[in-house]
Amino acid sequence: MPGTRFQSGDMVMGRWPGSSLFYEVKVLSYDAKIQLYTVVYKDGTELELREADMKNPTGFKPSRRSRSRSPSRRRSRSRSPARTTRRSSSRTFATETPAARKEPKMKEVLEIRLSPVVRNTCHTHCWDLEWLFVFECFSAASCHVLDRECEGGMVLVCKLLCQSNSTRMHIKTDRLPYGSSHSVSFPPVFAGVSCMMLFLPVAVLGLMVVCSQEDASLMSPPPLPALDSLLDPHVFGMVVLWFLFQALLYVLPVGKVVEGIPLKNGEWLKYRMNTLHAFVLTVAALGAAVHQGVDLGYIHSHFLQLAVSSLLFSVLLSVYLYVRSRWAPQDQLAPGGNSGSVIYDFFMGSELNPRIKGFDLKYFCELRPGLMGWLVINAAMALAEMKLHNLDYPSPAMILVNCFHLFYVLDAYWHEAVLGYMDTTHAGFGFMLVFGDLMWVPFTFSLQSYYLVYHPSHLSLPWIVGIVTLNVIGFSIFRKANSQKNAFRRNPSDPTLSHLKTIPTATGKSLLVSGLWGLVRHPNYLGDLIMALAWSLPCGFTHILPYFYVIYLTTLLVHREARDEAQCRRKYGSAWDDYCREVRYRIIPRVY
Ligand SMILES: NC(=O)c1ccc[n+]([C@@H]2O[C@H](COP(=O)([O-])OP(=O)(O)OC[C@H]3O[C@@H](n4cnc5c(N)ncnc54)[C@H](OP(=O)(O)O)[C@@H]3O)[C@@H](O)[C@H]2O)c1
Ligand SMILES: CC(C)CCC[C@@H](C)[C@H]1CC[C@H]2C3=C(CC[C@]12C)[C@@]1(C)CC[C@H](O)C(C)(C)[C@@H]1CC3
Repeated sequence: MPGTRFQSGDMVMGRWPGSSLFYEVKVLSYDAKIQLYTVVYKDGTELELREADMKNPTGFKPSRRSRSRSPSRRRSRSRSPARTTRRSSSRTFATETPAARKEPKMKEVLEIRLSPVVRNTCHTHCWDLEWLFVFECFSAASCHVLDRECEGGMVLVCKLLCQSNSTRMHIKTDRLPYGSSHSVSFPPVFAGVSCMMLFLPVAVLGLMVVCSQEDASLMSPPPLPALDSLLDPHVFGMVVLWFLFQALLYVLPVGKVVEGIPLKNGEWLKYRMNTLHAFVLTVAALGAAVHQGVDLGYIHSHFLQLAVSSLLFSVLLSVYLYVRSRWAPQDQLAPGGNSGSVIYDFFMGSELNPRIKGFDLKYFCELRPGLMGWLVINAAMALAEMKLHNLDYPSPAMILVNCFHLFYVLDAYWHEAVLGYMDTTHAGFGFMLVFGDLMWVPFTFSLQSYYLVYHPSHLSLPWIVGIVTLNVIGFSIFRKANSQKNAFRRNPSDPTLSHLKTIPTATGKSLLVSGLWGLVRHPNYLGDLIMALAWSLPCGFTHILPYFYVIYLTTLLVHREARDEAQCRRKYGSAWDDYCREVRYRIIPRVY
């Protein structure tokens, strides 16, 4: 490359688009016509950079800086990028200008996530490939898709223009930053999704049937009753009534209105926080109904029919969600929300936060009909147990299970925390979540109380004390971890968190790296799992069925952890690797 300052093969420092961070890059070529260098970063990202955005490594002095802003954090061991630079020359280099040190203001960093390609033919549609990639550009307006190259149905390269500094980027799908997986072909997705849609409801019904057998063994499941005996219009009416009653409580003008997550168009969604009010009113309404002679035993005697009606309701609601999502504006779709496959979109959901006027269907379903239904079912099972075994009070095991579940749900209501969770911020609202919220949660989470109706469990006092202690430990970890993270995300300079060490990342957000978040990378999952175990133990050790919840949660959280890990690695790059080096275990200290 005669006449140019840098030659191909040179290792130099290149600015990461939209930010003030410089990373080590290798010069590949120079295009004299557009006066841009093509460079490759260590994670495989190829960009075109102007000479002004490149520096010679020899004269390059990374600034020293503390890794946190609060004075107390400054005292903590420094793991600043400057130190990273000095420590190893083979690692990614990064340094920041003083302006960039103010974390909340570092909004300019561009982040690109690419997620499953869910089509098998794209060569005919190369121009609407936005749908095949999921682009999430924080400071989004600064990035603009210029072109894509695709072959054999796969997008190979995506060309982007970073508007804030006119940098052009070529992101290759086989060189995605930090190795995300991105090529899911259409047929396996179709088959997988279809199987899950059939298997999951049958599994719920199967578990319920086994639970009511004397020998509640999964090895000898009795046949499912005929479907027509399970579909009862009267029961379906009750399910619809329950949903409408909860919807009515949701729209009551009580409770404060808070801002949730920002939409891609910059608009902030508002949510009314009145789940606790709704809970109190539900208890009052049920109390009044029982007083008027309504028999809660109906829930126990029509348990399977209720589950089938909830399934039917979930299917209808999902169809509605799918149909309306076809007309939803693009900026209201979830990442990957419109894959082009009907079945996939129906299952995963296209719209991120479907709303009817201000009524947020996802937020409503996540917290109300299902979770509240779970508690009502538990109470009905306690009554059924008393009736069946002629007891004046529910058994200690039943009381423990009821109290643990009640406490868990009330905690969710007290904190109304789902707004910041992955499902709210990233997942589309389709059959999976609708079914999860309306059938899976109430009918599988209550299996322990259903089991206890037919399988009494005698607990000694020390055993009760042990189980309660375990639940308290689990809850404390779960609550403290979630609260710390949420408080930190709301206000990184929160004085109550100033004793915690943090790692800065290129996105301007930091990661907590001490306290519970220094014990394992997902302490909130750890707490949840300990609680799950405490909920199963009152049922004894005769059958595996009451442990279904622990098994489900372990599977779900391990999978979620892996998904989150991949996302965080893509988002935070080398800072995430630093975090993983510092905090080696994912969920269980010294085990996993
Ligand atoms: N009972 C159930 O069926 C069930 C099912 C699923 C989940 N849950 C519970 O729901 C709660 C929320 O779970 P979730 O899956 O949404 O995951 P989460 O742990 O609340 O959120 C993960 C996110 O936290 C941030 N983060 C990760 N490490 C961090 C660190 N060191 N410092 C600061 N921020 C960090 C990252 O996002 P940003 O950096 O972008 O903020 C990451 O994407 C958990 O307690 C879980 O146990 C219960
Ligand atoms: C179909 C199934 C295999 C998967 C279904 C998944 C959903 C049922 C769960 C995914 C996220 C979960 C969740 C809660 C309930 C169950 C899910 C919706 C939650 C609302 C329970 C109360 C907690 O306090 C919580 C708010 C932390 C929690 C959030 C995540």
